[in-house]
Amino acid sequence: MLRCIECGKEYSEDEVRYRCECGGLLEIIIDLDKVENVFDGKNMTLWKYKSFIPVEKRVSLKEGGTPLYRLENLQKELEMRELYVKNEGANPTGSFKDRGMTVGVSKAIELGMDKVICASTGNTSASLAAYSAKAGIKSYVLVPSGKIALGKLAQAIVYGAKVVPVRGNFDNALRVVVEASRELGVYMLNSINPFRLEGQKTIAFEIFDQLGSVPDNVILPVGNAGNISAIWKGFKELYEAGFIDKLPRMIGIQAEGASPLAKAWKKKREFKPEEKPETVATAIRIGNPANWKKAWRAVEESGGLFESVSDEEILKAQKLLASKEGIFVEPASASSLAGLIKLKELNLIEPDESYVLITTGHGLKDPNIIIENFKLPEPIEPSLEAFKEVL
Ligand SMILES: Cc1ncc(COP(=O)(O)O)c(C=O)c1O
Ligand SMILES: N[C@@H](CCOP(=O)(O)O)C(=O)O
Repeated sequence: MLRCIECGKEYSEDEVRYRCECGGLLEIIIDLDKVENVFDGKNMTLWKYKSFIPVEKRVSLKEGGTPLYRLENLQKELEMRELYVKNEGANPTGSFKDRGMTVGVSKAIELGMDKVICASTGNTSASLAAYSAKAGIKSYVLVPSGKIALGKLAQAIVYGAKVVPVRGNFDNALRVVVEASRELGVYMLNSINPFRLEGQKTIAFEIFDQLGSVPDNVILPVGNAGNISAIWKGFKELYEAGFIDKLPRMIGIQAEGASPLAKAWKKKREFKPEEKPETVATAIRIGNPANWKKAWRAVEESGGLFESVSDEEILKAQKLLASKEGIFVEPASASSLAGLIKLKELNLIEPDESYVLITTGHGLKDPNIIIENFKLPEPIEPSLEAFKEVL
């Protein structure tokens, strides 16, 4: 059953519907009497948690089961007790979106849809293109012209999506997509579609399954604000089903130039969309997060917070995670570590508590930013002497 988070009106899951008649966001209500306790730390894949997932069909590329790393080196450097990274870059197309798309595209097939659409800063389009290729249906992706990382664009193209660049930013593209899905009968798979979040909530299940306990804090980047809402839903379902007896604090990090949630939170004022979002972390270059109400509720209910970090802090954290821990993530993903470091400087981190950082996308999707900031030395002659000279 679908339920509006604002007015509580309920809808059937067999209906193609993204929002309530009142305009509110919808969420899926899972029958927690029917879920299975499969949390044994073994055979980790997304579909292990099938009793929590509201689709029968399965379009899968073997998503989920991503590694949870203990950050031994950074933990010591930051004088913390327990620090982890859940690396979502290890999914089939290199981001957490695959969790949402395996469920979302499966739902499209169940509903008999043969065309799907999304607006994207890159990862959603790569993932939608891959899963619709697997399902044998057509995908349309609208991307902000000139503002999508090269690797992500290449993915959407090679998987066979119809790629349409749009003048303007992600928020402009999403408006067109919402209209197109309504007028042209194409199934929309941005995270306003509640089935997407049903896949993404499994990040919470895996963290619990892998740790054997619930961390005190989860820190992650926030763009369109679907993922933080999904992970919170996952933890709450575990809690309400009686599998866990505490909940983590949810800490959402935005890039300074695209931080409407962090600004509203810190200034204790109404949420106001930003007209001209700008950041090096193109994945989260979003000024009007569609799921902001769900995300706000997640942070408020969990006793967490929103913070923002500068582009400089993001790139520094990206380098740090790669050079100290061997984990290469894209800039948006590095904002979780950048956020942790900033919160530590602000004395808002409890060193004795446990922290899980979610890194959302693989670094190879956006190599330009690294290459542009590094000058390769001149080539040497192919001899040992020449090599010794540059040592
Ligand atoms: C790599 C990456 N990190 C973080 C985000 C933010 O996730 P969300 O839009 O669910 O807040 C996105 C997409 O928005 C992304 O592609
Ligand atoms: N970063 C996202 C932005 C769209 O988010 P979605 O979760 O609503 O699809 C992207 O990769 O496009």
